[in-house]
Amino acid sequence: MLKITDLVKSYGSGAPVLKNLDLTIEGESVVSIIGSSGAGKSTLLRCINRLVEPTSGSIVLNGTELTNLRGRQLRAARRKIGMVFQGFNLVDRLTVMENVQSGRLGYISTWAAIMRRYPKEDIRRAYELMERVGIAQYANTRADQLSGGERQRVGVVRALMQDPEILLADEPTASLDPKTSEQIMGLLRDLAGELKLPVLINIHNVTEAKKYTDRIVGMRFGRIIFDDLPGALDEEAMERIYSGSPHADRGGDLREAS
Ligand SMILES: Nc1ncnc2c1ncn2[C@@H]1O[C@H](COP(=O)(O)OP(=O)(O)OP(=O)(O)O)[C@@H](O)[C@H]1O
Repeated sequence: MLKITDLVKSYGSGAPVLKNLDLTIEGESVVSIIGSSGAGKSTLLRCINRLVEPTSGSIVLNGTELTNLRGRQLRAARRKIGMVFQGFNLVDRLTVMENVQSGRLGYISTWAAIMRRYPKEDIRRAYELMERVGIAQYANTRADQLSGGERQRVGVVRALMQDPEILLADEPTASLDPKTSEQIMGLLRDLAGELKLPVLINIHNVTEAKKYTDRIVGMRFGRIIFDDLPGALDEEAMERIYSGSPHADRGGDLREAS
């Protein structure tokens, strides 16, 4: 379970961009975070894995308070938080297998990693996951030779190789064409169920959020102003979340999303 309580984040001496935020995610649910540009979606995700330092408040993942961890304990906690990125964040000149195994860094010795001496069990697990997402045939192909959708599948497998307790996805489909984007969202939803993993997705595309996630959290100006089932996201709720922002920001036509 992820339990965020009274979370505040200010960058430098600026006004808070997250304002006393509370959010609890239980079980294997797939939760999307929507909201206009600048609402604080990425900041929230980054506070959870401490890429951004929270100013105050509490973030507890399965009993571990994350906000005050340092050094080795922080690295250990980060291993339990899988991250999927908009730009995939792969190492282009490395093979798919090498990229995927980088999810095990921190579990194996640096020497083994440098020598690419991956434990047998890690190789077996990598193939199992790569088969599951349809990229096993590319195990020895350089990452830069893959399509966007295939690259994101590598990103997903790398995150899963960490044996995470939660998966965070920061606009995972924003660089993909619409069809591939739907495939990746479907994959994240299915994997959440199969692996009993909670998934938190920062996403601009409201249509996809409604179609592929169990719960939608709407942010505005650093606050959560909507938190409900996708079916409850009606025109009025959309207006509250997005009023005053450019139409393009809603990631799709309002009629499509309703
Ligand atoms: N490193 C930073 N330093 C200072 N201000 C920042 C930094 N990162 C984000 N901000 C500010 O924090 C606010 C929230 O940004 P954030 O990126 O979390 O929003 P977002 O909802 O993810 O937006 P988008 O959908 O455009 O990615 C914005 O006003 C942004 O300018």
